[in-house]
Amino acid sequence: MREALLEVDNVTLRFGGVVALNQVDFTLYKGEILGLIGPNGAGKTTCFNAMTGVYRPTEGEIRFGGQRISGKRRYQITKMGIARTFQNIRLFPEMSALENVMVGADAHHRTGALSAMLRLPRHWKEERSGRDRAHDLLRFVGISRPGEQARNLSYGEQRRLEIARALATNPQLLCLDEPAAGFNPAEKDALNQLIRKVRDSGVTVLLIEHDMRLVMGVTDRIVVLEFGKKIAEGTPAEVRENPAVIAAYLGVPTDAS
Ligand SMILES: Nc1ncnc2c1ncn2[C@@H]1O[C@H](COP(=O)(O)OP(=O)(O)OP(=O)(O)O)[C@@H](O)[C@H]1O
Repeated sequence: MREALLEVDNVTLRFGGVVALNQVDFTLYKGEILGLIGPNGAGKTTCFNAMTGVYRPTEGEIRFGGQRISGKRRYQITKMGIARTFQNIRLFPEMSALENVMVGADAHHRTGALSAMLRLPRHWKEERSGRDRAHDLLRFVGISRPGEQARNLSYGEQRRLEIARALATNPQLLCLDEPAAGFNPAEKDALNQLIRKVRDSGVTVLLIEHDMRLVMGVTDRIVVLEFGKKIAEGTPAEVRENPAVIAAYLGVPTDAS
């Protein structure tokens, strides 16, 4: 039996007159890589934002590990075990790669600002283990210069650094929003490997991506949105053959963003 990790249950989300999500239903199972695709404006990012606490659904609810998350605050959702990256890079450019990852880990530290200021032993212990873990994560994503300022890393490294930072919160679910945007074919292949590695390390992955080769090559299942509605769901092979999906993409270059 597959175990449900995240359930999007009949979610509708309206912005004034715009129905960005229209009764969307799908389940993400533990250990899978699920693709969320659809033409521009289909509602993918809105769906991500609803899952990560940026927006509250107008109707329906989202559950994570059986617990309702709709309406929870973003930091509470991070603590529950959902991490994400963004379409546009959001690093601290002046900070080192290592520090950027340690900032992500801070979301999980037990000790607060007070114990940091008082330099309590537990703070130092957490600081040291956070640093070790950040080094491990940088190695995991393939960044070999931990002390380099984020702004001096290559574009591909910056994108991988964002993934390391998201993983630093020890998520059960990692949501990636167009991680391959601007990548060349070699970088896309490396990303494919990294996404698999993330999954193999025990983290479930939700992927929004316009690059069809990557989506078809790395996901176990795909959910397709169009104009805020789910129009298809299945394995990459099923989705590729689905007439509604073909119609939705007709005339739209598959790598358009
Ligand atoms: N904050 C907002 N206020 C008003 N309308 C919004 C808002 N965010 C999104 N929308 C609208 O909701 C619809 C879905 O947008 P969304 O960004 O979720 O699509 P998407 O599938 O992620 O598109 P893309 O592939 O271009 O990123 C669009 O019509 C968009 O204009």
